[in-house]
Amino acid sequence: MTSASAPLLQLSGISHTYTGGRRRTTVLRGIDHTFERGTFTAVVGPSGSGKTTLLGLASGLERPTAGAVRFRGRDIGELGLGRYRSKHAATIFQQYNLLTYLTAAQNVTCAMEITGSRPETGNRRARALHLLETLGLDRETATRNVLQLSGGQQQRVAIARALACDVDLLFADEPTGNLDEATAEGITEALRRLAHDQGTCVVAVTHSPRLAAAADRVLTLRRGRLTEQAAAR
Ligand SMILES: Nc1ncnc2c1ncn2[C@@H]1O[C@H](COP(=O)(O)OP(=O)(O)OP(=O)(O)O)[C@@H](O)[C@H]1O
Repeated sequence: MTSASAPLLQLSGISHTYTGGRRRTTVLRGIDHTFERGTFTAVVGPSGSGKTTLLGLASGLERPTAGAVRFRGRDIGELGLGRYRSKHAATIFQQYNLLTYLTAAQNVTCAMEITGSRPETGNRRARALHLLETLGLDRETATRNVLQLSGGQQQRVAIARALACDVDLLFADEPTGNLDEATAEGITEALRRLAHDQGTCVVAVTHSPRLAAAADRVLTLRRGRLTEQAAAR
């Protein structure tokens, strides 16, 4: 059973080591952190410091070598990583991970079906088209196969897909990395609103100082340790 009074997401003593042949790379060392609903957190740090690894563990893609990831007090391994990912946590990957045989709008509605998300008004397709439009993709673009879209457009489809799912946690890996400045601003604002207006816990890994400046909390990952710095605002 999960508990409503427990923190939404808790990382307890997380360490992670990659093993390949004789090589062992310890990336994370004893990380403790609590993420609450309605907060927008940026995770920054040098390239190779383990930000994507941390996101992968928190989003249930992988299990940590040591420690536990708890969702509302319950170890996500116990809850079931598949169930956690499909019901509670959406992820925007660096590689987008779109379904390449579907259109942009179908990618969004398909994710809504999987998570059981229902729009307050209208149907799923209308909601998908609206979301894509707010991210700058018109109807013609939204009804094209995703392979016929640019990298930046595919990224926005991945973001719309995550925004459409009514989940507690949204993890994003470099959500503004491949976008022009104006679009990046729009995405940052959409993530901020998702946290503040809808109560979603948003965690974004980024190299962008602008995205970090918009976050409520900024965590720095360096040499396997996580530290919190005062938010820019
Ligand atoms: N599957 C893997 N097997 C072995 N080593 C890995 C694996 N994935 C990542 N690493 C190593 O773990 C370290 C952390 O990688 P990670 O991708 O988490 O860093 P990052 O901070 O997200 O980097 P960037 O900012 O460049 O995206 C790196 O040294 C990387 O080479």
